Amino acid sequence: MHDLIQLHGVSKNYPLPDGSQYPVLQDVSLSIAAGQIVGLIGRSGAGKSTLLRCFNLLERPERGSVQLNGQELTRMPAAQLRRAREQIGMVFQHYNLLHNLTVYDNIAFPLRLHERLNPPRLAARVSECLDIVGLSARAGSYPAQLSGGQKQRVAIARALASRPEVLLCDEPTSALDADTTRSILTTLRNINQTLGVTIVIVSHELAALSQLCHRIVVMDEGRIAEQFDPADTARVRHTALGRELAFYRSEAGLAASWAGVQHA
Ligand SMILES: Nc1ncnc2c1ncn2[C@@H]1O[C@H](COP(=O)(O)OP(=O)(O)OP(=O)(O)O)[C@@H](O)[C@H]1O
Repeated sequence: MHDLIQLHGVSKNYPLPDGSQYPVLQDVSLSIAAGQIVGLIGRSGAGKSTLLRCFNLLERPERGSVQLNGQELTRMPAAQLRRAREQIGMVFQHYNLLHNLTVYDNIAFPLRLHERLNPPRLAARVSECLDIVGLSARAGSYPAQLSGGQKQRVAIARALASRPEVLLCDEPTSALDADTTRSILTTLRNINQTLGVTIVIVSHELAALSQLCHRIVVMDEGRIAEQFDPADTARVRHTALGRELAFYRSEAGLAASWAGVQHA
């Protein structure tokens, strides 16, 4: 498995109203292997979303390097960066769908923008994505006619439309109830297993992450506090969150309740 994403020495500050700088990311280095599901967890404000958004340069670090397949994104000219970003799909907490467009047209939107597919190929691609998320019957619906979980499925289908290598998910289930969360995470796991898409997910759902992820990265105050394989329950964790995640993984009753998202 090769490293798909590599961050080296990434630092970023946000300016504060008093003119000082808030160090949101401090010298973060992280490698994500192709085909993995990696969870980013940490307290509110730890810098998880900012780090995730550095992966596709939605946020530009002030220092450090961001590589996708060995290509340095921070030095790419705009047109080349746009093409590289097609390899990176993104899913947000609040879905970010276009409300005046049908499900079909929401998924077709990035394809019409970035890829010159003829109408039959476009239709085939949209239908393939709808199939993956189990929403083939709702192509003609508008977002307002869908539940939260269905809207997030449309957002996942849209993120898959350009057949990306990696899916960045920023708290994709935090607006959803427990059952819907489970089914969305099962869908993400299936996407990883059947399509080989690498997934990086920011979430506060500790039990779910401990079942879903091949690797957990714990962030604290803009730094990586620790990272580990959640299946490796024997290792002593250094952070409270790490210990809590290990507990979920080892707790038989809870593990059984998450059987739908357990690794085979
Ligand atoms: N555009 C911005 N300008 C200034 N400060 C920001 C900006 N975006 C985020 N911050 C601050 O940076 C810190 C880290 O934010 P970030 O959203 O990355 O954290 P997080 O770990 O994802 O938190 P949460 O779990 O609450 O979403 C927070 O203190 C936040 O207020």
